[in-house]
Amino acid sequence: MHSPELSLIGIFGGTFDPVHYGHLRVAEEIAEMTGLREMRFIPAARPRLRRAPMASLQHRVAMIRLAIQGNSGFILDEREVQRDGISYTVESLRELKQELGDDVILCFITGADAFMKLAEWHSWRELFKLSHFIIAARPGHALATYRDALPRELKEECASRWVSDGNSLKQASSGLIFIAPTTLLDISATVIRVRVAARQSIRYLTPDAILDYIAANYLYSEKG
Ligand SMILES: Nc1ncnc2c1ncn2[C@@H]1O[C@H](COP(=O)(O)OP(=O)(O)OP(=O)(O)O)[C@@H](O)[C@H]1O
Ligand SMILES: O=C(O)c1ccc[n+]([C@@H]2O[C@H](COP(=O)([O-])O)[C@@H](O)[C@H]2O)c1
Repeated sequence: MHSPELSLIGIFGGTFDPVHYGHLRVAEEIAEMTGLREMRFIPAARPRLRRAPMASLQHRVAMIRLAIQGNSGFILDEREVQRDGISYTVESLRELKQELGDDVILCFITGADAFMKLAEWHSWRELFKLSHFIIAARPGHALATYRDALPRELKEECASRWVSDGNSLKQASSGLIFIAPTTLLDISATVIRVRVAARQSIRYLTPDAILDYIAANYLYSEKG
């Protein structure tokens, strides 16, 4: 019997307060490097382990929609918007696995900073039963020593999971970890919020459509 070709699906979770070129470029490079069928951006409604976002959920969602417009491989997935309560990644991955079936392999994307804290996530060991992880390079985290720098418990859990190239991700249905050597972009949502509040330029840190949206809606600054 013919077995259908397995597809890799990228899941890019984040607060996106606001979305910026750091996110978009990482998504593009990882999609190319690993041959993803699509990249789903999942904004966290109520993110854990951080302060509440500054922009409302509706604004954060609207900005993602603008940022990915015109890229048919980038998709906005609003499941955490529609769910009540804290946004747990494990719940989203359970749902996606159920909905998309066994012909797809989920790959959760995190920056090198976010993955460092994985052992603090809800039901974190279960995440490896549901998805692979793809870690994007981020300034401040040397990739050559990254594995060694992980907290002990996480390092032990990850020890047998590393793969050194994106093509290996189809060898298992979940549980592998690939460090993607993406271009280092020292852009963060924090810097964008701070610059807007100080009335400094954010041009070329995020798409023009986001720039205009932030200005039109007086986000991240005192009105007027
Ligand atoms: N410049 C970047 N390079 C690589 N990964 C990034 C970059 N910016 C964000 N990420 C990753 O994208 C995911 C979502 O990030 P998030 O929306 O919190 O953006 P952020 O810029 O880190 O925000 P903040 O400054 O508010 O903490 C996280 O896994 C984060 O590590
Ligand atoms: O499920 C958890 O416990 C959990 C804890 C911290 C972060 N996450 C997810 O990690 C992604 C990046 O989070 P953040 O805070 O860096 O924007 C986003 O999808 C969050 O929902 C998930």
